[in-house]
Amino acid sequence: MNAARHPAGHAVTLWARNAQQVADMQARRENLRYLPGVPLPENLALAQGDALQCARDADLLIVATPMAALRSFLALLRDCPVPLAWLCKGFEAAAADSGSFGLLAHEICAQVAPDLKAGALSGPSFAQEVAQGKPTALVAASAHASVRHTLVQAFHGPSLRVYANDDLVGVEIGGAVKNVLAIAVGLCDGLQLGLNARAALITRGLAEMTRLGLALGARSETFLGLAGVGDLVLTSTGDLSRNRRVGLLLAQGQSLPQAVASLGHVAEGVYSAHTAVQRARSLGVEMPIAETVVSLLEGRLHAAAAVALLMEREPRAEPERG
Ligand SMILES: NC(=O)c1ccc[n+]([C@@H]2O[C@H](COP(=O)([O-])OP(=O)(O)OC[C@H]3O[C@@H](n4cnc5c(N)ncnc54)[C@H](O)[C@@H]3O)[C@@H](O)[C@H]2O)c1
Ligand SMILES: O=P(O)(O)OC[C@H](O)CO
Repeated sequence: MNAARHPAGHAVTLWARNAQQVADMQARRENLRYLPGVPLPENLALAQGDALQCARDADLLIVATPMAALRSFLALLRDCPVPLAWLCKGFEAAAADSGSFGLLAHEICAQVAPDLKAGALSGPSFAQEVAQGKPTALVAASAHASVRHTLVQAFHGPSLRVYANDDLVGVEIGGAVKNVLAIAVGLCDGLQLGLNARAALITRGLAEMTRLGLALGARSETFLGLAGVGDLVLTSTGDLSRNRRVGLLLAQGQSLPQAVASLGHVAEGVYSAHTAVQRARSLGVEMPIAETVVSLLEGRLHAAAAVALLMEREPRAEPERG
């Protein structure tokens, strides 16, 4: 769990799994590995060891791990009686050859912690900027009004605006799919294909994201909000994005393992692209940009060929009609 400066002045404890990292943060009052250059607030408590014991003392739990760790944390925290929100944006990677789909966060929660009052805190938000107190707008998404209310009360402040949304599916699809699309836009920019191409990818990417979301029961308005177009624009165009940087590095000729290794942080789009496409296919939803990203990531397509593939598609009408 991660946190830094808090506008509303709550008592915050940051629990981390790695004892050495906690000791380093305690000694330096800085998270050198994950958030360098941001002094930790004096009143931020640091904890390690028994996560469940730590969680028992809290009024609100925030899970700030990659998707890969969410299932185990939700299982651990399943009986906690307080609201919980995850920051993860993506699909859980499905076990190879399992024949099953990777899940969104709320679907994992329904499996392993159905009684938790939970939701997502999402929207366009580079951690570095949030930690520096730069103005940011987020979305608090949950099916539970009490969770939305608690998140808004806890985080809304001078530098953070928090909008409530009960369309958790839409918010999670926005967060997961924008990471895949940002890889495509990073590639496009890395190949210097121009601003027209970038705008086209973002716009057509938004159409893909919306189609998948609607097929899964989301509302179209969500994709015109912060968790949809807002986060897509930020992640596709901001060089702080790890997903965009994967695309930029692939365009420079790096292999995927090289690109991923050089980030030092997780780029969820790399792990979510395959599932996004699998789920779209199963629903009869077309996602040509995401399909192209999967082919690239799997090494079945070279960057230049990927662009040609997208340009050679059959002409379409815009807007599309059902
Ligand atoms: N970094 C951002 O700007 C940002 C903003 C909004 C949302 N997110 C989302 O939040 C999630 C986490 O992103 P991040 O950038 O903080 O990732 P990260 O790679 O920086 O890791 C975050 C923390 O999770 C811990 N962690 C990693 N794997 C773990 C595991 N298996 N068990 C326990 N702890 C583990 C790491 O040690 C670290 O402390 C992602 O899904 C990301 O899409 C990130
Ligand atoms: O660095 P990225 O690409 O994981 O993006 C971080 C946040 O999700 C942006 O909102």
